[in-house]
Amino acid sequence: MLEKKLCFIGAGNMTRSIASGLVKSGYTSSLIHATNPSVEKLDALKRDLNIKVSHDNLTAAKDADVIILSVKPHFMQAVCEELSVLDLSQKLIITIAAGITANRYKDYFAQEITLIRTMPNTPTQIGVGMTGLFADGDISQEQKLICEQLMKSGGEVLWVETEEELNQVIALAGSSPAYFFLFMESMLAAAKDSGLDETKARLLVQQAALGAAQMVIQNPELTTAQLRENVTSKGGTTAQAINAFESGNIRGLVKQAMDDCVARAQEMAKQY
Ligand SMILES: NC(=O)C1=CN([C@@H]2O[C@H](COP(=O)(O)OP(=O)(O)OC[C@H]3O[C@@H](n4cnc5c(N)ncnc54)[C@H](OP(=O)(O)O)[C@@H]3O)[C@@H](O)[C@H]2O)C=CC1
Ligand SMILES: O=C(O)[C@@H]1CCC=N1
Repeated sequence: MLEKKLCFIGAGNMTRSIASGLVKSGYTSSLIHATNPSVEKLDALKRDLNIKVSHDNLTAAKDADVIILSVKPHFMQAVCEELSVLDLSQKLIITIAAGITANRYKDYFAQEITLIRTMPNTPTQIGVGMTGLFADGDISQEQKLICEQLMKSGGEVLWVETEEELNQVIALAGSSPAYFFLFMESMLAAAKDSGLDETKARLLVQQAALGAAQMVIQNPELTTAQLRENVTSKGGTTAQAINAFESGNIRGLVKQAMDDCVARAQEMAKQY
């Protein structure tokens, strides 16, 4: 891997996920610097990953080849404006924020920048993440490769051509771990209501979810509908359960949730 000096601005959940993936895949930890206002997350990153940490965005960014903007969208403008006093012409800027468009970053920095928008997800932390990538404007193959390699240390990557497509990535992969967690949460709550031991229920649910995902991955020639049908015996137990989901309009609900997710990203693009 092309090892560059990295600086994460913001040391929350996603920085932890991406930096963990990098360190686990052998990235030199002394080349990674994370900044954050509060001290607890920095202490934890130092202890767990042995990366550099500080409160000083400007010094960390000045020293880095690649700046990864990893704050919540409502802090992004202030962070970019703070960094805009630096000469950023030789730096690659990667943002992981939802919603904020490439053009907004140009406004915030008020100088020419080399920007790649990405949309990772939390499973990046354990190497099974999914990250969408969007290169704004004229970006060299080397810069694309640097970004791709960084994100690949956390799992799969997919380049998209437009920012609208990146909003679809949010609905399908950035936010979707939460949908699956909600589904599992609901199953566990139902099991608890039925009196099943929580540890036993969790083992059953997590292994079934892992198995279902692996079945999809390892059988690319089968549609997800075929995989579902293979579980569903005529007149059997699964058919009863699926019937309950279909009667509750699960497909409409999922479509609504994904449309709302994309709509929120579009709204954020106007808001920030
Ligand atoms: N969570 C997810 O699943 C995903 C999130 N994203 C995107 O990632 C970004 C970060 O999300 P996430 O990691 O969940 O958020 P977190 O709140 O966990 O982390 C953001 C961190 O930024 C810090 N921060 C706030 N202001 C500054 C500043 N001025 N300078 C430096 N650091 C600052 C916060 O500090 P403090 O300790 O004071 O709170 C916090 O630790 C968001 O833009 C989100 O859209 C993208 C994909 C998936
Ligand atoms: O909820 C959010 O806005 C962020 C983006 C994708 C996952 N979490």
